[in-house]
Parts: sequence; structure tokens; C-alpha cells
Amino acid sequence: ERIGVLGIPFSKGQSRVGTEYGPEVLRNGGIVRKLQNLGCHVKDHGDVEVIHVENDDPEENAKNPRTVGQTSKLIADKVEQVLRSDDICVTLGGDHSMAIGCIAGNARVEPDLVVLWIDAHADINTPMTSDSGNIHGMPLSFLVHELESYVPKLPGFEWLSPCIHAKDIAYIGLRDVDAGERKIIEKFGITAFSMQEVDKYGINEVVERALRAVDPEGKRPIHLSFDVDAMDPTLTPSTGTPVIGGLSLRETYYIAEEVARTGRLSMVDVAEVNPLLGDDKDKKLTVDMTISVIQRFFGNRRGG
Ligand SMILES: N[C@@]1(C(=O)O)CN(C[C@@H]2CCCCN2)C[C@@H]1CCC[B-](O)(O)O
Ligand SMILES: [Mn+2]
Ligand SMILES: [Mn+2]
Ligand SMILES: [Mn+2]
Repeated sequence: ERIGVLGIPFSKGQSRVGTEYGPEVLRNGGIVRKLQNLGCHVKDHGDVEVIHVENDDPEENAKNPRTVGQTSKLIADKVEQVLRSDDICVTLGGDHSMAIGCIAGNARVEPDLVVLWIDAHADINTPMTSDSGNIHGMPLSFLVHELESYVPKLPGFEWLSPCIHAKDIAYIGLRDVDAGERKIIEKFGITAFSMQEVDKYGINEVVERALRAVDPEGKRPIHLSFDVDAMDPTLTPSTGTPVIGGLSLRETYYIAEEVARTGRLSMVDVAEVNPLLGDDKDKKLTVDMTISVIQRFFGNRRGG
């Protein structure tokens, strides 16, 4: 396939400096060359322009709304452009608020997409249910039709309309879900496999059930949003909200290999790499583990 790589040097969806350097360290880790070595045609489209709005006061408890909203629009426009020329888009983040623009942009090209959200967290707080006010904990709430009446139109988000349904989402890796998110997941019947289900059924059964739940006929394009904190912090320590008891390397490889096998992968977001957290060993480990996972979406199979 033709892969378009897009950097999203963004950090204003949360409060820690550092995720803006995610694209740089992933590129320096050789992600483009390693995908090319798999025989893929890879074009690096550079970085999305990040908007910085002065005096971007919180609105409805959401922090940096104008900066996040306006940057998300640029992300959506750029992602749409990439997907019009390449088959698959790989976005290098950046905090997980990037997914607002990534999914919105992808949905313009693939309106029938389904979303696999690989994450320790549900990232579906509304501005009202969020304890932190960090928009990286809210991206899905801006995108889901069923939540439209619960989410205020924030300044900077005027351009955005919901583009997915609750039934189009499946979570894998959850282990730190807020009360408000739990209520949303239950109320709208969102498919969710926490680490408990991974232990109960095994990753193979979880992946099979997740794909069947969102796409029983096996026809729909897949948007896979990968938060590196889905993996155990011993593997990806350099991330802003680590949670112990995460996915193993082999479990994460398995998810990537099975999604690759569908042949319907449309987009992969790589979110929440923060090279300023931890020591140099942690940073190198995080980058190397993340890249080794991404390689498995594109044909690097353990069986050769
Ligand atoms: N739900 C959260 C939010 O801030 O909304 C709260 N949580 C941190 C909090 C620490 C204390 C115990 C409960 N959890 C982080 C998460 C967002 C993660 C965003 B991601 O993109 O990294 O997944
Ligand atoms: Mn997370
Ligand atoms: Mn719709
Ligand atoms: Mn996340």
C-alpha cells in the first residue's frame, strides 16, 4: 500500500510539555525507513501546522479549547488531503486530542469507518464529566452522534460535526475509566474490552469479538487510534498518564497483526509519546517499542 505519514507536534490537549516532540523522536527512531523496508511505499507529508491562540481561557471546564479546536481543523484538512493521495495515513502525535481531527478527516474520505481505540483510558469524557479539563481525555465525545446534545459547542470547534456512532467504536486495553465515561459506555452500549476481558478471554478472542462487534460483515474501513499508554508502562514509560497492568508487547503485536490481516486498515494514530518523561533509556525504549508495534500493521509478521 501507499502510506502517508503525518506529524502532529501537539501537546495542548493536556498539561505536560513534551508530546509536541513525539513526531521528531519517532522519525529519528526510523519509522519511515522501517516501513519502507517492509516494502511499503511511504511518503512523509511533514507536520501539521499547530495553531497557538493567545489568552485561550478554559470554556465549560475544557482547557485550551480554541488552540485544540483550530488545530484539529487543520489536522482534519491535512488528513483528508493525505488520504486522497495515499491509501493509509499514519499520524505521529502528539497528545490524543489529535484524534478529533484525525477521525473527522478520515470520516470525510471513509464515512463508513469504524474505530478501534487501543488505550488504558476511554477518552470519552464530555467537558462536564471531565475531572481534568484536558481535552485529550475527551476526543471521542466530540465525534459521536449520540453525545452531540451533551457536548457544548466550544470556541474553535464550530467546524466540527459528529461523524461516528457509538456502535462504531470498540475499546481494547481499558484500565482507568472515569465514572462519567463508564456511564456513557453503558448508556450507549459501546463495545469495551478492558484488561480484565483481555485476561479472561485472551487477546485473540478479544480482537475477534471487537472486530465482529463493530463490523460483523467485515467490510468497513478501520481507524485504529493507538495510545501508547495502552501498553504496560514497563514497555512505554515515556507517556503522560501511565497505568500499570497494561498490554504486553505480544498482545499489542497480535492486535496489529490481526488488524493488518483484515486488509481494511485506513488510518493509525500513534498518540501520547512524551520523550521528556523518564530518562534516556525510557525514551529510547518507548520509541523502539512503539515503532515495533507500528511495523506490524504493515506486514512485518512474526511468522515471516
Ligand atoms: N480520564 C482522564 C482524563 O483526564 O479525562 C483522567 N485520567 C487520569 C486520572 C488520574 C487519577 C485517577 C483517574 N485517572 C487521565 C485520563 C485522560 C487520559 C488521556 B489519554 O489520551 O492519555 O488516554
Ligand atoms: Mn491513555
Ligand atoms: Mn452518521
Ligand atoms: Mn488516549
